[in-house]
Amino acid sequence: MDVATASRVLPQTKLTASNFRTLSTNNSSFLCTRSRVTKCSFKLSNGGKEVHFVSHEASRIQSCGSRSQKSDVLGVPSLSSSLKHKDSAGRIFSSVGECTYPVSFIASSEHTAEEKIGVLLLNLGGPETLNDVQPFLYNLFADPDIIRLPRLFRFLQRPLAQLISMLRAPKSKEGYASIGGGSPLRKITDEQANALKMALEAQDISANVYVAMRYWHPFTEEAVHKIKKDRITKLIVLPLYPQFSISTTGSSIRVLQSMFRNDEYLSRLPVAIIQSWYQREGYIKSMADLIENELQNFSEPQEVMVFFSAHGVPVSYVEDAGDPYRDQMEECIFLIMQELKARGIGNPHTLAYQSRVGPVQWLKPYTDEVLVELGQKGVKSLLAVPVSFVSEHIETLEEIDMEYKHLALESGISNWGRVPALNCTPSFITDLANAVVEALPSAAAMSNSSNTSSEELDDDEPMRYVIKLFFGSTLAFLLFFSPKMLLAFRNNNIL
Ligand SMILES: C=CC1=C(C)c2cc3[nH]c(cc4nc(cc5[nH]c(cc1n2)c(C)c5CCC(=O)O)C(CCC(=O)O)=C4C)c(C)c3C=C
Ligand SMILES: [Fe+2]
Repeated sequence: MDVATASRVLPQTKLTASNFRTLSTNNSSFLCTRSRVTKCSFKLSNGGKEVHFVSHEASRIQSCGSRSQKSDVLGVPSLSSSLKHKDSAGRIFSSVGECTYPVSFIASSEHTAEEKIGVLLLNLGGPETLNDVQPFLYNLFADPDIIRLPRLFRFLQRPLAQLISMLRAPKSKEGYASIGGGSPLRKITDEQANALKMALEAQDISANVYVAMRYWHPFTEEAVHKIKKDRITKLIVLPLYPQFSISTTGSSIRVLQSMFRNDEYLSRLPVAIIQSWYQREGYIKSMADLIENELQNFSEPQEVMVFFSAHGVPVSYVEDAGDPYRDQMEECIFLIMQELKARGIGNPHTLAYQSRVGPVQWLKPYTDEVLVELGQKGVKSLLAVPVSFVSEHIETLEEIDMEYKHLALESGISNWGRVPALNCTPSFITDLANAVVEALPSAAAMSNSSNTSSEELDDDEPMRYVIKLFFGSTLAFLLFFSPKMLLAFRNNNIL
C-alpha cells in the first residue's frame, strides 16, 4: 500500500460533521487538479450538488505505489467504500475514506540531516487507579465528539458529563477493579512508542515518539508541549486506531487542530496525519497471524467460528454524520478473511459490535445478542477477535474475557478462545514504522484557517439550523424523560 496511508493525511482539514456527511456519500466524484491547486471540486452525483473546497496551497496525495513517489502527486480518489486498488507490488489496498476531508498539502520537503522528526501516537487513555475513573469518565463524556449535543444545548455538555460520569463511575470502577485496579493502556502505549522508535531506527530514521492520550495522562496538551520544547521540525500523527471514527481519531485531531491553529510555531510545523491504516498489508497479516496461531489451540480448528468483535459507535455517527467507521470495519474484516483464505483457512466468520453505552441505538448486531444466537444455533467453538483497538484494555480483559466468555459458555458455546491484542507484535510495529516512513514526504504545515471545530458543524445554513433545533429539543426531551432513561437512572446502569 505504501503511500496509501499518506493519502489519508489531512492537514488543513475542516473537520466538520457536514464534511463527513458530504464527503462520505457514495457514487461521487472528486476532482482535483495536479500539483499545487487552489480549488478542489467535489461533485455529488446524487442531486448534482457541487461543493467546492478552496485551499491556498493545496495539493493532494493520492494513493500511489512507490515510496519514492512525491507527495504532491494528485489523483482522482474515489469515495466508494468497495473500491480496491493494487499497488505496484500487487498488494491490495482500498480507497475507503480517502476523501473524507478536503485535504491540502504543501509540496513535500525532503528528509534532511537537520530535521528533527516527531511521531505523535494518538490514543484514548485510561484511568490508572480507581480514583481516576470518575474524572476520566468526565473527560470522555465532556467531549462533544462522544456526546454530540445540538449546538443550542452545548452549554449542557459539562453538567451532563459530570452527571453521567458520576452515575457511570461505580460500574466502571467494578470493571477496572476486576482487571487489577486500572487500565493497562498507558503502559502498553509507552511500550509501543519505544518499539516504534527502535523500528524507525532500524530504518536509519531517528525520531522522537510522543504519546497523546485524549482523556487521561499523558494528555494531548502534554505531548504537544514536549514537541514544542524539543523543537521538532516534522511531525507524523499516527492514531493507534486502525479504523477512523469521529469519536476516536476525529476527536483527537480536532483537539490538535485547535492547538495548532493559534500557535506560531505549531502552525508552521510540517505535519502529516495518517487517518486510518486498517487496510495496510502489515496490519492485516499481523492480525491473520494472531488468528491462525490461536486457531491451533482448538481440537478442531476448522470448526471454529471466527467472531470479530468491534467497539461500537452510535448509529447516528454513521448514518447522520457520515462516520466511515462501519465501512472501514467491514472492509478490514474482509481483508483479514481474504488473507486467511489465501493461507488455506476458510473458517466461518461474523462481525458484531460491543461496548454500547446509553439508551441510543448503536451499530448492530450487538456482540452479546449474537453470542446467544450462535449458541442457540449450535455453534460449539468460537474464537473472539477484538478488532477496533490494538492494545489490551478494559473491553478485551473484562468485557470479552469475562462477560462475553461467561455468556457464550452459558449459551452452549463450549470451546472459547480469544485472540490477544497486537500490543508490541514485531510485524505490526514494523508496519507502523513503514506507515510513518511513507507519510514523511507528505508533511505540510497546518492551515491557519479559522473554522475547524466540529462544534461549528453545519449550523451555518438557517434551515438546517432550525431543523437541528427542532430535533435537538425533541431528542433532549426524549433523552431525559424516556422510560428507558429513567429506568437506566434507577438501575444505575446509565451510560
Ligand atoms: C475504536 C475504539 C473505540 C471507539 C470507536 C469508542 C467509542 C466510544 N466509547 C464510548 C464510551 C466509553 N469508552 C470507554 C473506554 C474505552 N473506549 C475505547 C475505545 C473506543 N471507544 C478504549 C480503548 C477505552 C479505554 C479502555 C481502558 O482500558 O481504559 C469507556 C470507559 C470504560 C467503561 O466505563 O466502559 C466509556 C464509557 C462512547 C460513548 C463511544 C462513542 C460515542
Ligand atoms: Fe469507548
